[in-house]
Amino acid sequence: MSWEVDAEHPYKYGPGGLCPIELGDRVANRFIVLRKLGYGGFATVWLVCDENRRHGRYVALKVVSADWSNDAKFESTKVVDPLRGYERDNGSPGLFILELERVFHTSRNGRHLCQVFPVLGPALVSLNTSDCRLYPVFVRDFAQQLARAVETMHSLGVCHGDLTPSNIALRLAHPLDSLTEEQLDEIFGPPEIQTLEFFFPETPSPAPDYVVLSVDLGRLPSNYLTTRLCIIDFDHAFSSRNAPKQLSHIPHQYLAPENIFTLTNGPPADVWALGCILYDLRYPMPIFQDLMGGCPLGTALRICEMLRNLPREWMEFPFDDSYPVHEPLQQGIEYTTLDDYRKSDGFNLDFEVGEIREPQRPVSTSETESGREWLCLSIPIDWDTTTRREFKAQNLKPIGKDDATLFVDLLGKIFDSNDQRRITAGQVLAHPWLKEPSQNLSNAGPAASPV
Ligand SMILES: Nc1ncnc2c1ncn2[C@@H]1O[C@H](COP(=O)(O)OP(=O)(O)OP(=O)(O)O)[C@@H](O)[C@H]1O
Repeated sequence: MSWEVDAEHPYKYGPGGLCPIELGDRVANRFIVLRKLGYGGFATVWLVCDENRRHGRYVALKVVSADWSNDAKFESTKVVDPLRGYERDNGSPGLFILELERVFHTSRNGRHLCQVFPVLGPALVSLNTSDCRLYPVFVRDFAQQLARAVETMHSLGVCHGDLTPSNIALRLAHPLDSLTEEQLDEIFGPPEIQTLEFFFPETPSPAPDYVVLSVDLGRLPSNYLTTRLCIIDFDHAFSSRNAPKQLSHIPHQYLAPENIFTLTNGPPADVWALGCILYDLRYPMPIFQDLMGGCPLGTALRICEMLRNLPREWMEFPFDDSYPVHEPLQQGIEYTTLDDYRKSDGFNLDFEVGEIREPQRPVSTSETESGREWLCLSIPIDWDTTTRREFKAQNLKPIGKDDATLFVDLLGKIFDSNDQRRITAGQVLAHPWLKEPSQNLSNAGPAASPV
């Protein structure tokens, strides 16, 4: 059965899978579930009211799939100790959001790790989409903050391993604790749900009766939001000295080529993902989004079409079922290679960057506007499905020539297929495109001043 709802796939519920949670439930005898904040491949994240008020009235509770809750990765938080130390020694700048506490909750699907986090603002993924475009006034500042955060993380010997726009969020100017639940309802509107009766006719079902759609944190009044970014979700982080040799967990569009072809992980792969995110901040579709429905082969093909000159052994590397084969080849299986698929359809970085169109920020801002109005322009989109990457949108200005030239230069240095030659996060930070004086954010809106 197809699933087009922006929520976790129902089949993630089952023995060992996600924890069935409904609005109003009490989790771990303590947390009352108010709203959904998000979901990922391994967890659902909820806005909950903590009856113990240990970290304030409202916190974010990440409830992990039962099978993953026993995984050694989740059991150890040692890898991120250097980040915890950095936060502690620098007056909690809030660059890296680490769990405040962990508890366990048992459901009919198993025993779930529940991680407590402070509530944050919207994730970057929701700010630059096909129908809402981030004002460029924020883009370079976000890019600088991100490059600095990644440089700091790498200097502390930690690799994130899953850097995507879903794992970068805006921080809140102040906690939501002074808001009543009724006020939260007014801000977010009625909860949106999707019933699951067709998926789970059996009783008792391993799933809740319905899945909940995530609230749009951009609906918070703009004075709750800051333009300060933080990195979240260190579940796949590892020490640079002990990088795992395996296909990364990162969504396929963000896979670095050396990971696909040699299973190499490390700081350069984070920098590759950083480059993808910088492009995501300016265009509503990932630069290496493939047309094969999201698979390593599709990403490799896009990389190959865009960058050319991949090493010959990569062009001949065997894929089975769209995944790279790193084990000995077996007889009787027909493997495919990039050489089999490759067609020269003229994509390159110049072309892709030339497609960028950005909205102009209105001069005046009202006190009552939502965070989303403050940060992004909503645009009516008329998709031209024949050319896939072409948008017909009003009020958007093409990227300037000098901007494009510098941006292509930066992306070219990040998207070097040779990970040893690829620039570091520190070099990204020093690149002229990021060095350009950032526009004066103090004029950008009510919440932009440091808190
Ligand atoms: N503290 C928070 N405050 C507000 N929203 C949050 C918070 N933590 C997570 N979210 C939202 O929930 C989403 C999923 O969270 P997270 O990335 O931690 O889950 P995951 O299952 O580990 O995902 P992944 O598939 O990346 O491993 C985030 O993209 C974000 O939108």
